[in-house]
Amino acid sequence: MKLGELAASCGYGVSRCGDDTVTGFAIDHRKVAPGTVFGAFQGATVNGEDFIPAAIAAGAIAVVARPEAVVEGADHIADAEPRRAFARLAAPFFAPFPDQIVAVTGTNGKTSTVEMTRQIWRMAGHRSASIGTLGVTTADGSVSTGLTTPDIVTFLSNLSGLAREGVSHVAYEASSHGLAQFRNEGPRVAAGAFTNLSRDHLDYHGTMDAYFAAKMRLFDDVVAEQGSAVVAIGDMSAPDGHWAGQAVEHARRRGLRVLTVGEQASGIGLLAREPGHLGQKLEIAYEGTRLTVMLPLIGAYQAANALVSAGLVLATGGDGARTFDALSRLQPVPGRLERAAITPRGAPVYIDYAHTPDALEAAIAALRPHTSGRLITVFGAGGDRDTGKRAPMGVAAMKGSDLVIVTDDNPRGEDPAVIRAMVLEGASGAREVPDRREAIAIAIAEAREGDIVLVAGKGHEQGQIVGRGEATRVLPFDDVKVARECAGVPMGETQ
Ligand SMILES: CC(=O)N[C@H]1[C@@H](OP(=O)(O)OP(=O)(O)OC[C@H]2O[C@@H](n3ccc(=O)[nH]c3=O)[C@H](O)[C@@H]2O)O[C@H](CO)[C@@H](O)[C@@H]1O[C@H](C)C(=O)N[C@@H](C)C(=O)N[C@H](CCC(=O)O)C(=O)O
Ligand SMILES: Nc1ncnc2c1ncn2[C@@H]1O[C@H](COP(=O)(O)OP(=O)(O)OP(=O)(O)O)[C@@H](O)[C@H]1O
Ligand SMILES: N[C@H](CCC[C@H](N)C(=O)O)C(=O)O
Ligand SMILES: [Mg+2]
Repeated sequence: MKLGELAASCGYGVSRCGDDTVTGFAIDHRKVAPGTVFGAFQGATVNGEDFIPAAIAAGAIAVVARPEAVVEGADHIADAEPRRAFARLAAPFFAPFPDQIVAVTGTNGKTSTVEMTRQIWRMAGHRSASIGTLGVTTADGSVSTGLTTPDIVTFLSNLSGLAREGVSHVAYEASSHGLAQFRNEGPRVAAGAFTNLSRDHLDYHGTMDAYFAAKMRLFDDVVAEQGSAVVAIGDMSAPDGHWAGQAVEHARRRGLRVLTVGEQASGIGLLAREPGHLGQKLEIAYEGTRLTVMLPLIGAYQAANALVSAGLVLATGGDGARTFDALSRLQPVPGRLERAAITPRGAPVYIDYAHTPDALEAAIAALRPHTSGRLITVFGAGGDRDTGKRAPMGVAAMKGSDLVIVTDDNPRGEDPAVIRAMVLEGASGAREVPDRREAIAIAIAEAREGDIVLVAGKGHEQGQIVGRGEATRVLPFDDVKVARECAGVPMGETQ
């Protein structure tokens, strides 16, 4: 593909390297090879424009950057929003993509929803994949990308690779960082979903309104014209309930077909929910019909996510009866209310990825009906992330648990003692056990029959991130494995 033709197809002119063949796209100058189009973006830590000369020296033929950036020796594709321009240019280079692509945003529930969507499609006979926190997941397993929403080059090349492998249906997680940074523009997105909004990432977005606005780029810009929006409508009187209504307004303003889902929804209505031992019975209303689904997953939050997934499948042409039937065969999502072990005294130990106040509340609420004794919660908060969520996480844990142990999550570049102190501000009366393995061991030793242990915050993660920048180390750590070891479950044995 010639640079001139590619640029012209997106409405840009080039004067210097128009006849050169584009060989690739890069946003990191260290990945530039001869024939590359380099995206020079102002970032949170450095200014990518500083690397323009080095990128050109390495063979970049064009640089996508702000009009005021200095580009000498290559074509300057100037745009006030260079990340968006870069995505538009890169998409035709990486095409073709899978036929059906859907995206999920929201503070909590993205990973669960894309994973369940992938499973439902698969049960309908489609070759499907999901992209998100768990990596790129297909029926053959997951490959990690390191971020929830990978960078635009990784994202587009992953989609292109999936299409080459014959994958026709993809559900991806659109994080607020990803949306704000145009990390997932380009391919046609047939439907988008909004799960919920509650406190997180205010270190990056500043205010809840700005955080919500970043998420709403999904409905405002990313979902294709004539596309669909699936919106989870939970308890509208809850403190965060009004965001769902606003999400519906965004979708309607854009002319998207709106499907609301949940207790107060008219699209897929959740009429009743009855927790059972290892799952729950859902009474659902859809297109005038009442159906019963036996969902093999516990917790109101998993029911909410399952219905959003069903909504996305229906919005992209899925058959109603088949889609709802598939819900009864969903496999658990790794690290989301995953039962890792049963202690020698008979108390189950659950691992969950709750790392926000709202998620902790949801995970605790999910386990409550299954506890005849005490709920023992072990958790911490991540470093170099929104500090304002730490005390509210402490409050949420204390409100719903009988015993709380505050420990370390991923300290990253921060002093873990300072992080724990901030959590403990909202959790007076909690025990403090810095070492995560020791904290899990203490909780498990403490648990009696009828109790439940919840280990929250790291879910599926396989390591503990310590340090920042060049000094970053990832120490092997898996909550599921540690819980099993502490509970004395022999390796390889299931409980
Ligand atoms: C704050 C944030 O979102 N940072 C991400 C972002 O960085 P940035 O654009 O600000 O980049 P920067 O490091 O300042 O560099 C600016 C530009 O210079 C380029 N550069 C930089 C150095 C160099 O030597 N040469 C070079 O060309 C960079 O490639 C970049 O284009 O883009 C980078 C490339 O894609 C990401 O690696 C980086 O993720 C950092 C590591 C991170 O921790 N991100 C987290 C907060 C994140 O994105 N989380 C979300 C949300 C999770 C959730 O769901 O809750 C996620 O989607 O994972
Ligand atoms: N619909 C929901 N409502 C409230 N809490 C939820 C919901 N779905 C998930 N959670 C909580 O959030 C945790 C993370 O879930 P999940 O990984 O699906 O979310 P995510 O949006 O992908 O998170 P991340 O932002 O880290 O990618 C779960 O372990 C659970 O505690
Ligand atoms: N996607 C989330 C994951 C948080 C997981 C938690 N274990 C932590 O490290 O804070 C983030 O990057 O904020
Ligand atoms: Mg996720």
